[in-house]
This record gives sequence, C-alpha cells and structure tokens, in this order.
Amino acid sequence: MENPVIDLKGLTKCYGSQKAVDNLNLSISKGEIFGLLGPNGAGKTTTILMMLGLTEPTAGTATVCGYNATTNPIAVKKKVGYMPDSVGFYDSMSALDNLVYIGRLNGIPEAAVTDRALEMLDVIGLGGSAHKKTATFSRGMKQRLGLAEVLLKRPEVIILDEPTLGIDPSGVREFLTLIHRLSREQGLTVLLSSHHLNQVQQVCDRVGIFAGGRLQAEGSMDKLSRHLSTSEGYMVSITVGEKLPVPWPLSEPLRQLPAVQHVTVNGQVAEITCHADITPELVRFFVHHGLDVMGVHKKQYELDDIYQKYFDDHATETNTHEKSGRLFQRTFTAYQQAS
Ligand SMILES: Nc1ncnc2c1ncn2[C@@H]1O[C@H](COP(=O)(O)OP(=O)(O)OP(=O)(O)O)[C@@H](O)[C@H]1O
Repeated sequence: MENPVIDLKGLTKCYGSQKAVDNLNLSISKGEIFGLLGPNGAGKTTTILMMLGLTEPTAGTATVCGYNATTNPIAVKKKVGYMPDSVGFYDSMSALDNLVYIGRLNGIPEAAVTDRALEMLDVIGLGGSAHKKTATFSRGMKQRLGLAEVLLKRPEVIILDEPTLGIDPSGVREFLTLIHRLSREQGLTVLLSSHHLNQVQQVCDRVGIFAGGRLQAEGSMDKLSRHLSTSEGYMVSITVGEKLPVPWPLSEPLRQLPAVQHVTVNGQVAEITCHADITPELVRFFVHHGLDVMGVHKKQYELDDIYQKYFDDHATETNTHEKSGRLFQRTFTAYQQAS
C-alpha cells in the first residue's frame, strides 16, 4: 500500500509475560473505513493506545499520518480525533458551549471557535439543538455530539471505540451513514472498533479480526467470505418440485461428481457441500435426472460466520476486559487534559 495513513509494523505490547498485541502488521490508506473487530481482551484497545502514543510498544512501530506515535505523540494527536465508547459532556451546559469549551482546549483561536462549533453541529445534524443542555440529550445525540467534538480540530483520522453502544437501531443507522458520508466527502480515514458485526459489515471497507493479540484475518468482507468458502467448502442448496425420498437414490451418483463432499436431503431441498464452486454442474445434474429445479441458493459466508471461525478459541475472561477498559478511560482522560 502506498503512503498508508496508519502503518503498524511488528507492533507488540507485553504486560509481563502476556502478549496483549503480538507482532501486528497493518496498513490503512487514506479515506478507508477500517473495522477493528474482536472479543473482549483481544488487544484492540492496546493497539489504539499505541497508535495514539498513549502507551509504548514493547517492539515494533506505529506510524500515523507519517509520525511515529511513540516518539512524536503530540504531532499524532493534532491529526487524530479519538472518540471513546462513552462520551462525557457538562450536562448543565448547552451543546454549543460544550463544543466551544473543547475547541478552546484544542487551541482553536477565539475568533473562530464558535463558528467552527456551529459548523460541526450542522455537520452532525444537531444544528437545531445547539442551545439545548446536553442533560436533555439521548444517548444517540450524545454520540453524535461526541463525533462533532472529534471533528472540531479537523482531523485526518478518526478513531471510534464502540461508537454505537447503547443506541437504538435507527440511531445506529443514522450514525453509520454519517460516518460513511464524512469519510467519502472529506477523505477522512476511520478506524472503528466494534463488537457489532452487522454494523461493521454495513459500513467498513475492510475489517481486521483480532483474537488473542493477533490479527487473525484482514480484508474486505468479500475477500474474507471467499476465503472462508475455500477453506470451509461451498454449500449449495437446491430446491426441487417434489419431496425427495430418504435414502435418496441419487445421493451416491451426486457424490461421484468431482468436488462434491457431502449430500444431505431434507424435504424438497438437497444440500451439497463441495470444495469448489460447481453450481452449474449441480443444476445440470438435477435437470438431467428429470427434477424440476425450483431454487438454487449458494451460502455466502457472513461476518458472523467469519467471526465465529476465528474467535471461538480465543475469547477471554470479562474481568480482564473491564480492567483494561478502566485503564484506557483513565489514560484517555489524561490525554484530553494534557491538550
Ligand atoms: N495495564 C494492563 N496490565 C496488564 N494487562 C493488561 C493491561 N491492559 C490490558 N491488558 C491485557 O491485555 C489484553 C488485551 O487487552 P485490550 O484491552 O487491549 O483488549 P480489547 O480487545 O480492547 O478488549 P475490549 O473489547 O474488552 O476493550 C487483555 O488480556 C488485558 O487483560
């Protein structure tokens, strides 16, 4: 990849004898929406901390917008907006006042800060609520306000940690549409950490699947789905016009076709697993034997299947997750205060 915006090379973080992140190599290009997926304790937060220069890698480098995050964290901070999973605002202040306050902390000149805050409120669709106290905001509105806060300093990269946690389905859709639009219109690079597979699937150009500190798989959904089909087999269901008897006399001749591994029948449906995609041959076989083919369905592996495959052996205890989450929150608060 040429000139990646995020470039992680051999990134490793050990806590004592435990490798929280183990030799991570990953490049993300400008304008990409990348989904970081993984169960609790997989190493996502630790990776983000290293990318923000908030914790030092044990080995390897994290380069963000051309800067080494460990040796030049301030330069990285200027380019990167980070939104933690739970965003906090001063409840007794309006949305606008909250943003202006954060804008000042970020060093936006006094003459520009109110206009910039109003502009961001419009971008995220809260222009009409600028003067309302944030105490009255729903969780979805607060998340959008969190995004406005992140966008205030016009970052090149935004890192969102579980951004849709606790939002209702329509709020989630709105939020993800907004992220997608911003990325496409402004060339924003987005790194989105999430457990919500379906949401990630909708919005990300690429996903990385993390488990046990290692990147188990990475690529577009299509690529991962194809990869799983190759390793797990292609599953084709063919529905015919009549109920198939059990045992089905054609099972054995069907099994003789090259690439066919298993055949099962259930009512009018025959399910055939193959190690190559031979759907046309299968349909010809059915027609040749005088069966009316009513439907053909090829299984597409979804993110759920992919997630399942890579995560099953790696899920870790919830208490370790809570501990690291608290550490992240504390470290991030320090990061904000240092600005
Ligand atoms: N400060 C720390 N000291 C010791 N171990 C830690 C520390 N921070 C994280 N870990 C461990 O490193 C591993 C990776 O944790 P990390 O928080 O990066 O995972 P995660 O993928 O972000 O999980 P979650 O989705 O729960 O936030 C876990 O086993 C965790 O217990």
